[in-house]
Amino acid sequence: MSAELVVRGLVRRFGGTPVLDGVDLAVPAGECVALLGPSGSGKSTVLRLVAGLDTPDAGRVHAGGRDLTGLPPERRGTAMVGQRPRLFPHLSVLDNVAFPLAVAGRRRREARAQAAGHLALVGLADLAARRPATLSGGQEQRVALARALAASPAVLLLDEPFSALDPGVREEMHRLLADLRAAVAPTVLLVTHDRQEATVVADTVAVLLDGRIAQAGPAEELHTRPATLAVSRFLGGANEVPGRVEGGAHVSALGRLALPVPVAAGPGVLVVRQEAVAVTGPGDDADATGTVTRVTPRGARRRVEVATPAGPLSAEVGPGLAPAPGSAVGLVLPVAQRWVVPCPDAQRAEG
Ligand SMILES: Nc1ncnc2c1ncn2[C@@H]1O[C@H](COP(=O)(O)OP(=O)(O)OP(=O)(O)O)[C@@H](O)[C@H]1O
Repeated sequence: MSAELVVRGLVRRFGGTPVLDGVDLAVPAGECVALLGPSGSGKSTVLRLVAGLDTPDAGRVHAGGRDLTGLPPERRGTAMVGQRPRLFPHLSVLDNVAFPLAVAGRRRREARAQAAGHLALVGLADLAARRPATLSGGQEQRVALARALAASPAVLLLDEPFSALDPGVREEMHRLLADLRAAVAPTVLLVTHDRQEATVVADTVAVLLDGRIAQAGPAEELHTRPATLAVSRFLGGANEVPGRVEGGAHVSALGRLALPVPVAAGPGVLVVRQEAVAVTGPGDDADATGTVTRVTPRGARRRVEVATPAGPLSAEVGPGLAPAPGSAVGLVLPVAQRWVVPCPDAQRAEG
């Protein structure tokens, strides 16, 4: 039932201002892409345009090779689950899930039998006779997911479906989504502003910034090899060392740091994820030395901020490993984790 979703050159203006300014996006059949972006970046607008709930000013939407642009929502083969489950309160859980099947013309008995199968998929077979008002928030979202899947959509659109749930329930829903993907392999476009969720749930993360997809790829690649400083910053990257690339090394106030891959010569900002930086004594094998200015908790870990000749740099260390503020320390920037963001970003950063 799943189909490849392809979005090309999507433009949407509100009051003359472009919110989407040429969005290109592809979700291969059976895969999950998380659309990640700051609040107001237009993530929900992309989903509404794919679902046919809004009309683009330019651009096209295809699913399974079929041009959906201009088709009404009910003829697109998409199903959407939003932040709120929007179940029918007067119908049982089973009849809520059977609803799209009944609308598609299935006989009542057949629709209910199929709906029971979908309820089992989301682990709620026992609650078929209940009314939505008696369910927890997590259970309601499970029913909403079952109802969306019952429609056999070519593309499943998820608009922050777990953002209203407690963290523990949200993690359960992430596991459920993984199970559903293994069982029925729908094509999923998931909108989220939660970096962790995007990383855990999706095959590919697409970052929407300034009306365009700034970068799309596996989450680890985006974190460690950002295409621009904007992507690096949006994904929480804390370390930026302005300088130049010369003869296979990055040259800055830290000196010459060898690079793991060839990079074209010219101005460039060295980025290294704080999670990859190690804190040592201020000895010879440190890539940077400085003074600890601040230590802040990050869950069980600690963020250590260090003033260096190249500006502030951060490391994240495990419990009990953080030095005290005021200590002189060394920082190791592992060679394999060094990445240079090229021009024009670098020129802007230097200027
Ligand atoms: N129908 C509309 N009329 C006018 N402006 C709109 C309309 N729909 C969305 N916008 C504006 O477009 C921008 C993007 O909205 P959208 O809801 O797509 O963003 P988002 O990335 O999903 O945000 P959030 O993460 O906060 O939900 C916002 O500035 C919003 O106010």
